[in-house]
Amino acid sequence: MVVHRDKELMAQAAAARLITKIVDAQAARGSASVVLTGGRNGNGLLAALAASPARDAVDWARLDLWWGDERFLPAGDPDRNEVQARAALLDQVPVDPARVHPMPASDGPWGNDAEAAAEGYAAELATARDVLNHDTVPRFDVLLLGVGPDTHVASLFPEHPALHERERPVVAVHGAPKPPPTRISLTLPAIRTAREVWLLAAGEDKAEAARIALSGPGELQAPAAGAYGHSRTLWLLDRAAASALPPQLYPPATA
Ligand SMILES: O=C(O)[C@H](O)[C@@H](O)[C@H](O)[C@H](O)COP(=O)(O)O
Repeated sequence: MVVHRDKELMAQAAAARLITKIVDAQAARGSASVVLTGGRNGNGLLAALAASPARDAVDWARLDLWWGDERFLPAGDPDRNEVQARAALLDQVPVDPARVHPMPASDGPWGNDAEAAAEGYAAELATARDVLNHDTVPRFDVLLLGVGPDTHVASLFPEHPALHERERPVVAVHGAPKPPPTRISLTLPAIRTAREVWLLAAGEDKAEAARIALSGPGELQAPAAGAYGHSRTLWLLDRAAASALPPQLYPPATA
């Protein structure tokens, strides 16, 4: 867990951290893969990355970009996470379009069939997976997740059926409490394939969610508690979001 002074600094520090992670992955393996998230914190990180002086240390042409979830809306709809990510960052850097993998739109190849669109994205992920590891999705270097005030991550909401999915990496979500109601989301097993999962929570409105998720609840009640990487899980907060954490978690004990 790392707690920053405020929302703006958290976004800037997380952007610097992500640049370093991508640069290291590209130096080690020739490419990197990152899963983007929607929402204010997720897009705030992307905007801070676009503004970073170190931005072009990233080899943008050797970066694979995926999404953790998407609002199932027509292509170009301003509420789509993809549209917001392109405005915040992707339209300003020379990514390889073939390596940017938005989740399907509701007027895309599968029309408004969210289940078929979810299967289509799962098939796209499968083409990039590491077959030697018997995974269903690539071993993402970093999977970003904004945390909702109810502790949801991606489009996995508390007590929602999608949380029980243990096989499929991508599912359609109906009746989401956060509009729009129909979404597409990675499932917890897919999220856990990532090397690192970074959870972003800034603002007073996330203090209760952070307290609940970090106090050892079940993942059905608090999906953020079920979002962990197989090498590292990092909570990135600001002081406002950390303000309700139990003393044994924050502030750090002075040495
Ligand atoms: O499609 C979405 O809405 C997001 O993917 C969602 O999971 C978001 O990350 C959280 O709701 C936090 O959003 P805020 O950062 O705006 O609070």
